[in-house]
Amino acid sequence: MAAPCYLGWDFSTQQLKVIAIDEQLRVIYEDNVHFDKDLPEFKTQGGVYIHSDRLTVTSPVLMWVKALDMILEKMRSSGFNFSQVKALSGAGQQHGSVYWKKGSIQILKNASSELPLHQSLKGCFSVSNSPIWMDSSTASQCRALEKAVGGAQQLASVTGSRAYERFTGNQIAKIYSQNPEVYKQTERISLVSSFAASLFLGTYAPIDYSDGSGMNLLQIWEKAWSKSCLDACAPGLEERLGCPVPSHSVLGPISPYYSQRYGFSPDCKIVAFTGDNPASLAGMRLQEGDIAISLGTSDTLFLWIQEPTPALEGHILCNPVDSQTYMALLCFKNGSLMRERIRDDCASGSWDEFSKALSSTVAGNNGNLGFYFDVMEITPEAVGIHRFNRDNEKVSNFPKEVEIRALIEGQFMAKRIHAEKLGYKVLPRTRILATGGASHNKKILQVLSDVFSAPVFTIDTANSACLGSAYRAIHGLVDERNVSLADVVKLAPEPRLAVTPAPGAQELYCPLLKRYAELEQKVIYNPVPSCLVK
Ligand SMILES: Nc1ncnc2c1ncn2[C@@H]1O[C@H](COP(=O)(O)OP(=O)(O)O)[C@@H](O)[C@H]1O
Ligand SMILES: O=C(CO)[C@@H](O)[C@H](O)COP(=O)(O)O
Repeated sequence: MAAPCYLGWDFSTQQLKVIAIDEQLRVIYEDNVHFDKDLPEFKTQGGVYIHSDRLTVTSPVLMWVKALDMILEKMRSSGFNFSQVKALSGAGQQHGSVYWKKGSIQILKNASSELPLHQSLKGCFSVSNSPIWMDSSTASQCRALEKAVGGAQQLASVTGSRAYERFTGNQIAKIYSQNPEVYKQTERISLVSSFAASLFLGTYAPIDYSDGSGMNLLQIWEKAWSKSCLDACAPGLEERLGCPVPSHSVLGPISPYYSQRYGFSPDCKIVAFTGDNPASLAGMRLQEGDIAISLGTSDTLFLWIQEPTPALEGHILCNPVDSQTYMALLCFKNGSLMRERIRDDCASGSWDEFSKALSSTVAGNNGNLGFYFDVMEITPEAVGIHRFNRDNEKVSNFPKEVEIRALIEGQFMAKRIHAEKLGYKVLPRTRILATGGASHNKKILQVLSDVFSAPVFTIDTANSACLGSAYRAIHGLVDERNVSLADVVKLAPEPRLAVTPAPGAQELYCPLLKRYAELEQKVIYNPVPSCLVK
């Protein structure tokens, strides 16, 4: 009999990725489908459509299904033995939502194994372009939700976050208010994560507590939907969402579709899918005191936290691997796509040239600082490019190399400042665990290490959400025997030291961080209050 293995999936913004691990937790297979390149018929840019209002951002739901068909075919052609898979789990970009049309559950259950799944499911979605995390078109729904529950802080105290435009409750409220007919035709609303789990399960998969915490709808302490939040967003929402479940739940066996079409064992178990950041927390085996920084399409920073205090900035999510604790998360929208834009403008589109510019400029950039927000930032709420010289004077451009260093230093100073606002302290034992596409770049990691005055570690794969999902698949099978994820991953290789701070970094960045925080106040988005508009 073939040796057992476990699959971890990640339905992220730009790609669908998969990792297989064996019982020794070694990665034995890794693959991906890149939406723009491999599925050009959907005409996405960076996996998304940015609509003409520049606020609405969606992705075609059928693209995600077609990507799954494609990656499974790739695995089959490479000789992957699906019958070895004992369990699988996965992750999805957070907050995005999928709207299943009435009657779709039957189509999902009875999909013919003769056809690729996207052909069977093409009529199943009442909203063909799913709102995703980059969307910021729901400001009015956010204000209405906060008002309905007694204010922003009250909403944060209940759900872990004040109202954020990308959070799913506000997205659902927008769909309901703009198109009540479409909402009426919808029998189920999934997150990207629970949607992906549904594809494997052959029926609607529940939302897990951790990804469910990114909706402004879940009471993070009681781990149940908040009636007042549901009612403020749309009628009949509870039945459309289903009951949330613990993130380690075994949802059932894989749908017969996969056994018949690809040769999966009918006993292969599906463990609840979760958000990509929660899955990364599992993949990076965060310890208390560590800080994780993911440099993917979005940049995120997250911590394992015992006793959270939800505030007006940042998010508290239920912890995906330990039901007693939480994770704190900060999200920065101008991550890799912003870096790519500056790479294209200042380094001829080459990461090598970009890295050389970081090497040829000095830490601290001679006092030049910059804020780079091509799109409205989440942390802090600000937009535009703002450059300041060493005398805090606004300047309209920097030489190319200075621009590159100002971007990277600025991105990491913002992370440190906002993490410290959350109460995080850099201590002598602090480890930064870096992941995501840009964590391949040592020069970028050096700046990260210098700005935080802490060593940066990486794991063998930058796809920590996939790896964490594979670990969670194993954990799901043994959790009822009270085995913790930490026990499950004991054998996995430890994160490896990638870079350490340069001598003097602490002294250099201390005053710069203070200046950056002060200048940030000047660039924060300040809409003119409507009462002052003549
Ligand atoms: N050498 C590199 N230096 C900096 N950034 C890189 C490098 N290689 C890849 N990236 C960035 O990684 C990003 C993709 O990261 P990834 O974590 O896979 O994103 P996601 O999971 O959101 O799809 C790309 O958009 C690219 O900008
Ligand atoms: O909105 C958030 C977190 O709150 C994003 O981090 C999304 O979860 C997208 O993830 P990536 O595709 O960038 O990994």
